[in-house]
Amino acid sequence: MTLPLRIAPSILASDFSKLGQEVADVVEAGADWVHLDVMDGHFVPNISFGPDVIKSLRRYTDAFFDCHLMIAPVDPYLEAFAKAGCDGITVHAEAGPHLHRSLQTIRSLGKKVGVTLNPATPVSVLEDVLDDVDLILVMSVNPGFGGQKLIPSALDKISRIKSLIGDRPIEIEVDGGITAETIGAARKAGANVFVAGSAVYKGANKNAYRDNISALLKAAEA
Ligand SMILES: O=C(CO)[C@@H](O)[C@H](O)COP(=O)(O)O
Ligand SMILES: [Fe+2]
Repeated sequence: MTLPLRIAPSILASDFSKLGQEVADVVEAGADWVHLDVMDGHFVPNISFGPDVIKSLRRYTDAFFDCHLMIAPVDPYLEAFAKAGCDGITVHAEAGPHLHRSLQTIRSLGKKVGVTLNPATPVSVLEDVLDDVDLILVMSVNPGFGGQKLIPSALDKISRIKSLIGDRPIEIEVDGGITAETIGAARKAGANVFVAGSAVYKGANKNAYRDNISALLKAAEA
């Protein structure tokens, strides 16, 4: 099944001193989704922001909030992120601690359900949860930081996931090192949602963001 191509800028690369404006600007510049990287300093070696910040960002846009939770254990916090205004909630396969329970909880909260695979997480973890997810997030870098280089083995992993899901309407999202140079290969492999932090937020103003998103779209469609 062919799902729409979506650009999901990660606000991790934005200017945190004016986060609300940065979210509004990137949506005005053509972002389809807003990617929110939540880090706990435990599951990943960095700390970003939590549900209160997401709640305050909700005032700046109605765009889809794609919440990538890099926290463990994640289950105790799912409801807080749902209430904060996340539209999609994505948990790492290892973070639950029980993946199936986490996915069922997100479903029961009425949100789009996502599972994330780290570079070393095998595709086989998806086999028994395929009918419980709306989105599979493939990390193409080790999670924790923006501005890293895409790990090439992620492309083959995306192709294998694409075959595995068959005609299920599951979004395949790729996250890490997506630039105008790498987006085409990720699209060919089968991804339809592209997270891009540093490639979108370079230039630090709305016009630059618009140009950066256009360049990504052009490269993805080439
Ligand atoms: O989840 C993560 C990092 O853990 C990402 O969403 C990055 O923030 C993407 O940043 P770039 O690689 O596009 O700069
Ligand atoms: Fe992310």
